[in-house]
Amino acid sequence: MIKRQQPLLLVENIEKYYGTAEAVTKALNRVSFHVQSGEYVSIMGSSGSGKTTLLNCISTIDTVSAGHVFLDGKDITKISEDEIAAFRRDNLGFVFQDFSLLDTLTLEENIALPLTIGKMAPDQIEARVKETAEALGISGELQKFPFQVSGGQKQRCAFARAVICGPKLIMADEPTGSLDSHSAQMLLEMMSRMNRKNGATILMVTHDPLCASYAQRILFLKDGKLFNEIRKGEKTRSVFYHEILDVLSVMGGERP
Ligand SMILES: Nc1ncnc2c1ncn2[C@@H]1O[C@H](COP(=O)(O)OP(=O)(O)OP(=O)(O)O)[C@@H](O)[C@H]1O
Repeated sequence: MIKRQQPLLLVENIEKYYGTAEAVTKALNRVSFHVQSGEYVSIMGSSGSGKTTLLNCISTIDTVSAGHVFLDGKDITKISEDEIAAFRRDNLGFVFQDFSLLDTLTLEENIALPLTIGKMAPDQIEARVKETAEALGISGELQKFPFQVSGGQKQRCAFARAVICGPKLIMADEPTGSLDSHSAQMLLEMMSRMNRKNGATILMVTHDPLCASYAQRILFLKDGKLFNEIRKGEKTRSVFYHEILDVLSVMGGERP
């Protein structure tokens, strides 16, 4: 008998309501899907469709109104307040549109932060930061502060910090939203490489079809519900990109 691999992430019928009984917003309405270890999945949908709410519920930043989210078999909707910080640190890597770097630390110190907090030995930290920075093409910028580097370099630094502990799941919310097209492309290529070569599992929210075309699978949200799902398979990125545009036009969503 073939043993099925347990998904790394299992989202089961989650619901999220905001507001009161008189004026309730159903931000997520019975959303279910799973992500296998090593997958690169993008979540798309128009503004207000529930993308960020979904990411926040999976990352324990927000709580669900109903349903369950399992990461590596652990029901994270049941994690106590006391455990949440350690859970996030040990399992998740975050990349946000606004980079979220600490301005008073150099890029090297920003990248090293999760390891410093985890009390790794300084020589090991140095070696790990060097290796990660090299993979992301920012070795030459390590002694600079965030205000001294470009937006693309800041975001690659943020990505380096997100992956340095080898998290089970990397969550990116509009990671290219503040970048010019060249910097966006560089970041996306590096994320793809991390996925292919290092087996990083990535869940990326975006409303940009070009950005989404780098993923292997796309989940489309509409009005808080899963509307459709497409896979890249053996298609070229260009063919996949046009397929994404077709789904968006059927959904009546945003066009680039
Ligand atoms: N804290 C909140 N209180 C009340 N309603 C909220 C809150 N956060 C989100 N919502 C509502 O939930 C719905 C989903 O919002 P969400 O931010 O998840 O959408 P999104 O797809 O990420 O949108 P965008 O692309 O514009 O960021 C929207 O109708 C939004 O107005």
